[in-house]
Amino acid sequence: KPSYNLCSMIPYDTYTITSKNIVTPQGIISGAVEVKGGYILSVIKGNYSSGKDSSGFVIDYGDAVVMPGLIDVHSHLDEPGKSEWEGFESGTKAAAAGGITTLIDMPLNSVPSTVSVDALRLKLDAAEENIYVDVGFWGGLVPENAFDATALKGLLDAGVLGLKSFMCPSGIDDFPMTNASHIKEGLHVLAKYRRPLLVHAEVQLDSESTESVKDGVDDARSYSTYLKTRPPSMEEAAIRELLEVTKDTRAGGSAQGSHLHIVHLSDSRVSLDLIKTAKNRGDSITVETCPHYLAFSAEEITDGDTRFKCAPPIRDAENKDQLWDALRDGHIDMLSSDHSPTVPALKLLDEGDFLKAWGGISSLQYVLPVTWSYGRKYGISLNQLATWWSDRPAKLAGLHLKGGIVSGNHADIVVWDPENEFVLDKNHTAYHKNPSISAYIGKRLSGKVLATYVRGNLVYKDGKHAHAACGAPILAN
Ligand SMILES: NC(=O)NC(NC(N)=O)C(=O)[O-]
Ligand SMILES: [Zn+2]
Ligand SMILES: [Zn+2]
Repeated sequence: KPSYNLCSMIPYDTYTITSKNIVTPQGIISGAVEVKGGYILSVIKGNYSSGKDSSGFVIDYGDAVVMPGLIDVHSHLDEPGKSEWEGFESGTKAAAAGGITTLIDMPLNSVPSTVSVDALRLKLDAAEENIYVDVGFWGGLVPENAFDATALKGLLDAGVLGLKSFMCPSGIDDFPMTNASHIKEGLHVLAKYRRPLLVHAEVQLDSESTESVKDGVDDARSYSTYLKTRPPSMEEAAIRELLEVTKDTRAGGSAQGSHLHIVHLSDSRVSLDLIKTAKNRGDSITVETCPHYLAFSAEEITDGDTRFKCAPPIRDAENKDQLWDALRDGHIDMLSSDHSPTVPALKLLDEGDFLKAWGGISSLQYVLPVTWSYGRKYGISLNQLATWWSDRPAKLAGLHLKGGIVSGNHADIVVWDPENEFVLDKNHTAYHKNPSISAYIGKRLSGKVLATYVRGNLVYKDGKHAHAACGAPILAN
């Protein structure tokens, strides 16, 4: 029974998707996914014969890949307050066009930062009727609330999916950095909620131990100058400090039930070894890396091209290869975009000053084709993509009904063609704001998103979005 629905580009509530390449936790199958009322009713292997189903509406995608929608646990949507940088509408349109069906918004770069219940309410107001995919929120752990269990509980009771903190200056005034004792306090509160703490793990070291960059001596337009300011030892030292605290997350530990997640790991050497050690001894710890660390290497970043500035920095080509190895071997658990845009003026593209430019890579719409295009030469599989981009992120964020094409789950699905190639040029429509600052502009990618379903609604198809933004805010309870 067709019904007109502004939320979806198909007028059906009950329908069936068929494909020869459906990515399920049991492997890739040829078959069908039956959808009803926003949920996956069943996943059927083999030839699908319609008729037994009352709607009879079948969408056959042929050889195209049908995969769980991506869950991006790390993006900065910057609203309210910085809507010229990004926003809920533009960001979630980009997400839908890129096959991302759930985003978790970072607590900083919007004004105010999401460090209080009032600030979360402002986020929810800004998101209302403006989101094309589902959006959850991380709250901020900052010195002001870290020792105030009542404040933290308020934020967690209001529904943030977990907390996020920085161990170095974040560049945002109302988001100061935390030290290990703040983090320890945070974990103890989070334990009762069984929600994670996400940490930007870099610490500033005294100039003795880092190669100092002297004003005027080093060329600020050279990427190698920027690299010297954020050596791997900054990640290493932060992770060493964190491992003193993650002891408490072990079974029987005083913060059992809490979990620590290291965001955007760049150093694939000692930092990664430390994380492996912590995992082996039973700490509750996971780590993500981002497509830009897997796609690019420091050697190829040209002078003045500040589109590539991010923290921690993109390191050498060998480091990149080792990140891929770690990902494939399961030592890196998942991927996230760390979409952290700004306005072109703050990227200082004319001056090309790596020391003064805003740090952050703009990438949201491209992460699926980027991971696939750059990962192919490392032999990655569709099932690995689904693990890194859907299954593990869902578990981190506590999204029990998301992350896999499994009956009973939300019908969050991306349909894409891995062989379809395109160039990110002027003819390619980007939906996020300020696409000119993206490090991926000009790149040739393969893997075109054909259709995106969020809780059964077809929200994106062939370059068009549904009329209404019917994504849901996700609040923990
Ligand atoms: N204020 C930021 O958004 N910072 C971000 N910037 C990066 N990654 O360069 C981040 O996630 O650390
Ligand atoms: Zn960060
Ligand atoms: Zn970030």
